[in-house]
Amino acid sequence: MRSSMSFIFKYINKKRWFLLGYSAIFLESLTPIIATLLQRDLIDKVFSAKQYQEFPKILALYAIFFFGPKLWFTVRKVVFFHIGYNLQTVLTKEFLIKIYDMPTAAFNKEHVGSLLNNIRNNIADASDLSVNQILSESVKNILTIVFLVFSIANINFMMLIIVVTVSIIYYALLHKFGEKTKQFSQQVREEKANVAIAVEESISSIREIVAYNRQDWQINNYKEKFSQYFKAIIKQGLFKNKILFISDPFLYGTKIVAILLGGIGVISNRISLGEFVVGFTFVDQLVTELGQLFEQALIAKKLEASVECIKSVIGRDEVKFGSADFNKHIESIEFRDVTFSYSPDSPAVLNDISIDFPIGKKIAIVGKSGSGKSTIAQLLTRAYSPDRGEVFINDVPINCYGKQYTDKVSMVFQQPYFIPSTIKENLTLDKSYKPIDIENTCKEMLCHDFIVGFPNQYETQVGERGISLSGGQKQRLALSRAMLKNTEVLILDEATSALDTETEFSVQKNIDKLRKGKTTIIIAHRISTIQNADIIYVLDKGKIVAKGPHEKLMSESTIYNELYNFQQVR
Ligand SMILES: Nc1ncnc2c1ncn2[C@@H]1O[C@H](COP(=O)(O)OP(=O)(O)OP(=O)(O)O)[C@@H](O)[C@H]1O
Repeated sequence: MRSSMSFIFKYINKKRWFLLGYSAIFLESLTPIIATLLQRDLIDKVFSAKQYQEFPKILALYAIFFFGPKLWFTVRKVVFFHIGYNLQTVLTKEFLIKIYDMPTAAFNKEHVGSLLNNIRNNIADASDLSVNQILSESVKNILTIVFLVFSIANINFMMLIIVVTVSIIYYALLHKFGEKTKQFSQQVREEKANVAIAVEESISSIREIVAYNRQDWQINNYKEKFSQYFKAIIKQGLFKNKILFISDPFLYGTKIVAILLGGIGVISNRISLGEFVVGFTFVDQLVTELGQLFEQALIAKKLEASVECIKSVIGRDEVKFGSADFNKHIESIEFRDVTFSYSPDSPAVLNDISIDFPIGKKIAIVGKSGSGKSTIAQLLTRAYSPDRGEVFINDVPINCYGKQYTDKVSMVFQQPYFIPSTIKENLTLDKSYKPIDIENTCKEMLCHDFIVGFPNQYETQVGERGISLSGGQKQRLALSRAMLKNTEVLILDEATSALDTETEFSVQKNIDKLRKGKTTIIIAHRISTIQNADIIYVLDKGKIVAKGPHEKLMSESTIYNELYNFQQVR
């Protein structure tokens, strides 16, 4: 628990507010005790000793101390709500930064549903544990218990002994059940994440599911996950009932013993009637506070499981890249003896390959499907790192560079993603460009005409709540985005595959014009797209089997000839 708390406390940046919150808790715990002590004076002084002149004063003080806790309670809630809200914002930001920085291999192992569940539920739980709920309530319980113990000791020593005994029993129960509560809670959390993953997957695959009429299969899959979740909740509930079944008798037993001892004290004239009433009220309050503290401790064990989930993402210390400055231009890009597989137990996708990408040229990579073309692009954008060998940029291993490297290289994917925003924002991604430059680039990439055909033109919303774009329109927009960024190196991975041959030819011609003198790496199936490249690498089963310009490959490479001739036939 201590490690979870210290982990979360690193992210609380409103520590001064805590002083205010805990001062409110101190007063909230103390004032009801004083109010109860006033009852003793009311009984012993006013009613038993008949000092009626004291009555208005005691009544007025009672009213003040009775309503005091409500005020301090409100102050505490407001203060901790602010700290908790701030903590959730900070944790969410840290979480997103960590996801962005997570090596792609690690990210691929996480389900989007599970990450969303982490953001939605676990961060709120962490805030409840450390700020809003558990910690502040527990501190209030503990302070009240301390005040009550002193007050009871002042009235009747025997009552104090019962109270201490009950506290020890509670502590032993907590020790016995705490770890198990955490385990049940972890199980519930895992099953809940599985339900979230099932929902996320069934929504993501909706097109295929409907097309193949497999709705029942998906619904049954969801039902199965939900039933596991439900079973875990029932198990957790039964365990909680078992704890209550054991702990409740202590509550009531203690009160009865307090009445017995107090009653004997009054009958034998060792304590006054007022002390008996107040002493019993204190024991009653104390047992309630102990019960609440016990409850908080069990909930804390549950929430600790959430903090561990967050920690498993935010607490990762995998560092993706180095921090070397990159102020120069890219002068060389080279794969030296690179071998790579996507996981330790799968075969190598790239097999001891060495490639030189001449700067300022158009370089193409061709090969059959699955030969490893996109994987080369993934290594160039640092999504993955080689198992053996190295990718060198200016003779320095690529991962040594900080994020400046990313500003020098951009990539267009076959299926680009657009944020739910306007076309303009998707093109600029919050960078500022002159409207005329945006328009000219879109004209070159042959998308200006269809953009101005929309009623809101460049302000048209795309993405989830906007218009749907065709595959070819999306690719042209993505190309415009990359052309606007105009990086030193541009990688196009099947970036024009959805365009018809005529449009693809025109777009490609304009790309060549705009990228003249700049390094452009093109991965393509259609040879016609890259026929004019300065150098073409032919990849087969993860190996470079030929390289050179089109004419040379036509006369020397059988695989290249096969690829070319097959496309001519089609
Ligand atoms: N993220 C991944 N995890 C595991 N294996 C992968 C991953 N991406 C690709 N592969 C595997 O690596 C091999 C090469 O894939 P890659 O995408 O590099 O080939 P490609 O030549 O670009 O194919 P295509 O022309 O069909 O796009 C394939 O066998 C593929 O199954």
